[in-house]
Amino acid sequence: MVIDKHLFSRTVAEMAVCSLIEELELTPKPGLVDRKNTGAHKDLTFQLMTDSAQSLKNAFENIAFISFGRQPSQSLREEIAAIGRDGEAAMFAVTCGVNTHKGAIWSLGLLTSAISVGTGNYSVEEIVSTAGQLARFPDRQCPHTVTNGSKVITKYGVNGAKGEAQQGFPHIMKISFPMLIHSRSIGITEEKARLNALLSLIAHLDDTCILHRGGPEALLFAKKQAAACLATNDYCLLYMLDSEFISRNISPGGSADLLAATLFLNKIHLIHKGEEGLNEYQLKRKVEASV
Ligand SMILES: CC(C)(COP(=O)(O)OP(=O)(O)OC[C@H]1O[C@@H](n2cnc3c(N)ncnc32)[C@H](O[C@H]2O[C@H](COP(=O)(O)OP(=O)(O)OP(=O)(O)O)[C@@H](O)[C@H]2O)[C@@H]1O)[C@@H](O)C(=O)NCCC(=O)NCCS
Ligand SMILES: Nc1ncnc2[nH]cnc12
Repeated sequence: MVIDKHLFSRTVAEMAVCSLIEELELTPKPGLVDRKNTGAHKDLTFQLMTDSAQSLKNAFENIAFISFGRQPSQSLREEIAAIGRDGEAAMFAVTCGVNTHKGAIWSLGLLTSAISVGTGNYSVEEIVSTAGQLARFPDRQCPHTVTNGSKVITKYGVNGAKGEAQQGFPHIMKISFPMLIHSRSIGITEEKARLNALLSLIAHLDDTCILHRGGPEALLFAKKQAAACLATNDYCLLYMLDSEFISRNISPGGSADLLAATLFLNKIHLIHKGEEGLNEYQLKRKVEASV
């Protein structure tokens, strides 16, 4: 089977951007930008987040292209890191310096690379395992800047975005992805299934975005409230949770990124389930059908 490298890379990048837009459009999300409000963010809007997501298509396409048919290696890790940093620059240019999708570039960038390496295996387990392998190679060109994440990782000993990827995205594989599949199986709407997946992430993730804004108290509050909301199946509670998060300045940005990554992997999962030997036209058609 011959797969056109350009078409493949463009298709995978479109799926990544589409997943970011799906995360953004999901409403109501506690503390996050959605169709209804800008959550606990004074410097973000729905339009800005949309523009930010669109600005990342080139980075994802370049990552897929450069990874195509290769094996995970130190040099590939550093090549995709450089593209990831270009993606961050493109994002900051569009948002005038506001961090909208840095965590998403990291997670979706690694997953995009993992999908593209080797001969194109679309099993979700294999993809997260390869992404973890890539993330564990050192990035020797990484500038030693102090970030919100690095500060709280040092202070509270949590994993952060880097650890999550290096461990093969356990919060996706053990929490949000099974929750998405289970929620669909009980016949609730797709929107509610996605809200369940988001709540399950907020209930379990040590989100450095929450930690740096409000410390361990805010993180514990967010986890407990999300778990309680999930247990009731009362989606009206999400509006109250949104108000609570906004008044406490809580933004589960890391969970939002991992939800986008979950939706991205789900698209790959649907393709994988449907057909083992895809050619590029089948892949393209299936991607179009799944977005
Ligand atoms: C390894 C990097 C991810 C850098 O990580 P680090 O932790 O040092 O950096 P941060 O700048 O804090 O960014 C990490 C972002 O990851 C998201 N996140 C948080 N917790 C988790 C988690 N447990 N698992 C997964 N992901 C997580 C989160 O992103 C979202 O929040 C962002 C807003 O955050 P922040 O800037 O703190 O925003 P505000 O609170 O509004 O800030 P103030 O203005 O008020 O101060 C938002 O963007 C969401 O995306 C974290 O922010 C990685 O960046 C790196 O090394 N990149 C180099 C390139 C590379 O190697 N790429 C690989 C291939 S693409
Ligand atoms: N919807 C959203 N709102 C705020 N921060 C985010 N980071 C990623 N998605 C986000």
